[in-house]
Amino acid sequence: MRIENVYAKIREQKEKQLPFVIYRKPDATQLEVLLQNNNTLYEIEDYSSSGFVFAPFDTSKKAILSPFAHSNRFRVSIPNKNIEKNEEFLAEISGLSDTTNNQVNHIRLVEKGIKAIALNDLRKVVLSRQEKISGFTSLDSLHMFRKLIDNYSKAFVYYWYHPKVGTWLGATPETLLEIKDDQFSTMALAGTQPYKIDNPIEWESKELEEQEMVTKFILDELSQIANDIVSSKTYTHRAGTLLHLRTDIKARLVAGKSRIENIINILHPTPAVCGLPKEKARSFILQHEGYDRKFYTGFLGELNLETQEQVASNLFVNLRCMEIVRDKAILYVGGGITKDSVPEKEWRETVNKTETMKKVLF
Ligand SMILES: C=C(O[C@@H]1C=C(C(=O)O)C=C[C@H]1O)C(=O)O
Repeated sequence: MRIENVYAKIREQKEKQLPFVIYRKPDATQLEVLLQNNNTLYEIEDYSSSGFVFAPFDTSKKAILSPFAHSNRFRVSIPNKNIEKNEEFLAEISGLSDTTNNQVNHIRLVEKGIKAIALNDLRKVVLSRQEKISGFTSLDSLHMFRKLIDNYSKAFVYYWYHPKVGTWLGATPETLLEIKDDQFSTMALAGTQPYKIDNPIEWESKELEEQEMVTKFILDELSQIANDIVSSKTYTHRAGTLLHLRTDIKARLVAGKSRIENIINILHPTPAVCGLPKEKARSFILQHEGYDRKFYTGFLGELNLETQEQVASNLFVNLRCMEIVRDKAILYVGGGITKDSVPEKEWRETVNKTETMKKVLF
């Protein structure tokens, strides 16, 4: 099937208000398509189900599943030039966001976080905000998805729709987990700086410490449920116009002990998107952020995909994402706060993170 026919099918599915997800894995050259053949909202009861999962940040809320058994699933190669230069551009540009208000509120929130870290045994808390951009005369999610594919080859890029939930798009640099039979891998990704060509990369101790906290947390927690745990050296990972610190972690799962449900409970939410200690950070976020993260910093991807050779799961953390509500784009961004955070710099970091999505919006 030609890619243009696939895109036509997606438009048809949306017109019929039927759920779907299209995605491209990091470095892959194929587009994966899942068209659900009814409009039921399936919620996950336990993680033994098989389908595409879309889970919120708040673990007290249910994750959504598009079951493979109720979907038409196929793959198509993405041509090198996914969007023709002369193709009509469908998003009319006049979007505006309320930056001043956002800045004051976010800086205030970060100051609260720094204070809580100084006064309690909270060590790290990831604080985030929404940025609403309205005033578009039209927004074409499929066109934006195609631009995401062209711009972010190393990200997990997706476009997810459910008529009873909404429309989300993203290009995330972070893997939550990859499981192939008993082989497990994940990453500790944290610390951020802008990418500048020709600038030598140097990391400050705030970022190094913040990322190490994430690595240590994952290694400690994994040691209780998996064997043969190995981690890579920490290195710089480029995500569009940003750089992060990354450590890759691999392990062997043990029958009985390492059910995927246990692993998800351990890993989600990681200190890369929540904080440490986990429960304290989570309640600080729910109490002080002042908005609902919904699916931002949740996770998404293939759950228990059975092929002839193996059973595999590929889940990603939902970062660098946005929700489309009619003619409005709602961007979600955040960053890790520690005792060494400088509120102005943390604000700037979230502004830089919005660029990933703004690049395809404007
Ligand atoms: C929370 C976000 O990103 C996370 C936080 C990072 C940080 O604090 O430096 C870096 C990468 C992600 O783990 C986001 O992109 O919104």
